[in-house]
Amino acid sequence: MLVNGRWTEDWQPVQKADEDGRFVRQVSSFRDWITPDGSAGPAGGAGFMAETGRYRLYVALICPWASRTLIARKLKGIEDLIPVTAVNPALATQGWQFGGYAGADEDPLFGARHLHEIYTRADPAFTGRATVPVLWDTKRGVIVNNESADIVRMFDSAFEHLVPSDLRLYPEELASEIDALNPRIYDKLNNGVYKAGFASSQEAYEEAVAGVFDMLDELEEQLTDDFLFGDRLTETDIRTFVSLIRFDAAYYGLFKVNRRQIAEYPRLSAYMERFLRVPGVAETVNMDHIIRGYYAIERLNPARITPAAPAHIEQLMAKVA
Ligand SMILES: N[C@@H](CCC(=O)N[C@@H](CS)C(=O)NCC(=O)O)C(=O)O
Repeated sequence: MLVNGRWTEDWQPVQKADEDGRFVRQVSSFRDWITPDGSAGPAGGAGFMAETGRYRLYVALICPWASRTLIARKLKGIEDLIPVTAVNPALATQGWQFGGYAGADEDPLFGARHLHEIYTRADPAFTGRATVPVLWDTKRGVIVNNESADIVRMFDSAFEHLVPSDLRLYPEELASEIDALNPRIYDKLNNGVYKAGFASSQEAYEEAVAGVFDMLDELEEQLTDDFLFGDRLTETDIRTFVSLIRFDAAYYGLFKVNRRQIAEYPRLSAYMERFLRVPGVAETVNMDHIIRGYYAIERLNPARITPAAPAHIEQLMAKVA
């Protein structure tokens, strides 16, 4: 991580743990918002007007949080407005690295070797982890926001006047239901799998695994329509999908969330495939980056052997390609 703008040598790809061995995820630090007219958004300052080509999105294709933003960008049809740069799948000794791997990019803006250089460009004294996603403003030379939940909402609302869309990922009528379900899915599933994988005590692991499967069981029950809230796709579907698509290929083995695979849940499997078939979504999923990236976490996989992809996942990806 960065401490006062300098990379520290004892950096570990695993984040913090509390005193009972529970994994603790860092809170995002850049929280400005792009808005249609540049006025201030729900947090941060003003001055980030929606403009074509002004902003760049840095992502890792392995990362579920970054994938949320990639999917929102596709579904809202704003790819031409916001170019993307993808880092290499594996976290290296200095964190996320650019270039040299199929499906990953060089940094086109500064020729940076590592993502942490982008952070110190924005704030030369930055202290914290250099995480993806990063939404960069080429005009002011700063990071607008590095919190995927905010970026998804911005993509949903800030560019409507430039690229009109019928799709609302966070429609007003469903806002209270979305706001009630999102944090539960985050805690038990999205972050729950990480809590299981990075637990450093048996108790923390068991607590996390129970949460993961409670949530999967609950979602399996709830999924009687095409999407979680009926026939309308929302941001909650994006948040759920990014965890489901990584589950059988990475989380099940590496994070030891191995009571069941998604393939054993009929409705969740059908839902995952349905979502994957929404135009644009399959292009955001790179199974090679997902498997390589997760299994490169040395603390969890010391020999760094990359496992084979589960056959059913390979078949699914081939079907939707
Ligand atoms: N709250 C952030 C979380 C982002 C996050 O934790 N990203 C991970 C990859 S999945 C990361 O970049 N980790 C690098 C590190 O911790 O050094 C979001 O949702 O945008």
